[in-house]
Amino acid sequence: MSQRRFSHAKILILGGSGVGKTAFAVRFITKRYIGDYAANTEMMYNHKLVASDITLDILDTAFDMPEETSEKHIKWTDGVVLMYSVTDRNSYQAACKIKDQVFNLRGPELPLVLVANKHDLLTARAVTEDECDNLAAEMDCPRFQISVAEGQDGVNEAVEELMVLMKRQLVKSLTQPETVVALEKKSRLYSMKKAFKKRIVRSRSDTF
Ligand SMILES: Nc1nc2c(ncn2[C@@H]2O[C@H](COP(=O)(O)OP(=O)(O)OP(=O)(O)O)[C@@H](O)[C@H]2O)c(=O)[nH]1
Repeated sequence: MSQRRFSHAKILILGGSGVGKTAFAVRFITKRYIGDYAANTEMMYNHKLVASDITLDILDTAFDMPEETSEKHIKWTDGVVLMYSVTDRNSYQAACKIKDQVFNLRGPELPLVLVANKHDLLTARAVTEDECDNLAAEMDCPRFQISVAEGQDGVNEAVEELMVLMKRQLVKSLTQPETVVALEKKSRLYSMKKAFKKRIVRSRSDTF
């Protein structure tokens, strides 16, 4: 996030196969649930939040992308929605592995939210609530137990919370001494460039 105001952010949606990553992105952007999505495809959405004038790039990933692609995405992002399905144990284990990869590449500072999806199918539950809490505690992040199929509220809450964390991270990075020095240097260079341009224009008009 190379900006001084929170006006743009990049969100990455990660998770195992069929956990509802596309359904989540589509629900957030269109408020709709279609129910049938192209499997295992990567898609970038650009979405402007009119009320707050914030633009989001949302990258819905394919689960079986090569490691170098997932690394590139993790390095690119400002925040991660990590999803699993409560009906699919493998997807919980996949989320644990993805968490390790994210921490290895970006450390604990990267804003994250954990989303346990498909809560409308609790009769087929394969991951306990304690396991959800444990993973969220390991990641030190908020967790949301939602059903993308049943409604929009949980999806919005998860994205809004992630935006709060990303904004906090931006403020933190802007107040770090090295960023302050870099910004001051940039602003001094800009003033010098402006003054120099003014002098050139003045000296040209003096000649004619
Ligand atoms: N019952 C139920 N089904 C859901 C929910 N969210 C998504 N699904 C269904 O789960 C299936 C997979 O959803 P996708 O959004 O394609 O999942 P994905 O994680 O993008 O899948 P891949 O990209 O193939 O890994 C679809 O049939 C969805 O309709 C939910 O909250 N409840």
